[in-house]
Amino acid sequence: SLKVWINGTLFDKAEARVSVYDHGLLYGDGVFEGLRSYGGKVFRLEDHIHRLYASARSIHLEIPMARDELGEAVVSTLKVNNLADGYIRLVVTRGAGSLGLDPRKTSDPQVIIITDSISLYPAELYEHGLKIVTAGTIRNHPAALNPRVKSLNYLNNILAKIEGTNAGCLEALMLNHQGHVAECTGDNIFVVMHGVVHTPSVDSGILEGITRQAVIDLARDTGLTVVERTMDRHDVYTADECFLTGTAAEVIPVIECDARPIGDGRPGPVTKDLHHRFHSLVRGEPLA
Ligand SMILES: Cc1ncc(COP(=O)(O)O)c(CNc2cccc(C(=O)O)c2)c1O
Repeated sequence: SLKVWINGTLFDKAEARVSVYDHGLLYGDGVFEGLRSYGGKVFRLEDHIHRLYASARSIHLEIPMARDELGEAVVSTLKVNNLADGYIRLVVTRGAGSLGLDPRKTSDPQVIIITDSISLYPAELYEHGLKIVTAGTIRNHPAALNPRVKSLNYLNNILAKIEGTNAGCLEALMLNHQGHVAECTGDNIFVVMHGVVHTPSVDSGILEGITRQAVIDLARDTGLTVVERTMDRHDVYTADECFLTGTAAEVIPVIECDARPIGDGRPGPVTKDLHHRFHSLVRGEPLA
């Protein structure tokens, strides 16, 4: 059965546990990363580890391991589980402590590496596209828990996700505190207008997605102009194409937002091309 790595020890999935006094459970006090491996190679491992340590630093949590040590633990856990194409969840909690909030009363941050498989959206939606709705729940205000911190506090995103599923959609668009477009509950958003690619800038109150950056680089490498800017729903409604990016989602077309068809209501050519290029990139295949 699958083994889970916790603070250097491998546990059977059924025996992998943390204390009920862990502040990760009690308060969502911790950080995490979601990574994928393709053909045994972890995509952008260093970038994910860098973001994990940045998120930890931001919440004043010291990860009791060196970055390269943690990277090696990820790769070895993947190998132990014989997962060539796997999804990796990397979690660091504040650790167990008193029932009060005070992190000074905790000890032993739990460093957890889960490797498994994941499929966020049904395969046919990569062919036919996803419908999304705008959630009333906005993305975290940057002066509160900054949305660039990938923390265990995902209730904000979950509330928006519930609004999406209540509306019959598998994903929901979230605005920021100024009412501009930020991202979806678990992926970044892109639109294509007259052959130009647009995506909310990092200062729009978003998670700085690693897939987002890879797709921006891919698009620019193929000669497309990519603009990172402040965006509104009008830009989504009037776009020729729209797609989402994320480690779990990869690159998935959006064909409708708030019951408005995007373009002709079908995945567009730029979206399909970037999807295929991303597929080749993560598998280390030469780009056409
Ligand atoms: C809010 C948010 N924005 C963008 C992304 C994509 O970032 P990367 O390109 O670096 O992966 C994420 C990460 N996406 C994510 C994380 C955890 C769970 C789920 C889920 O939908 O179940 C999704 C995310 O949670």
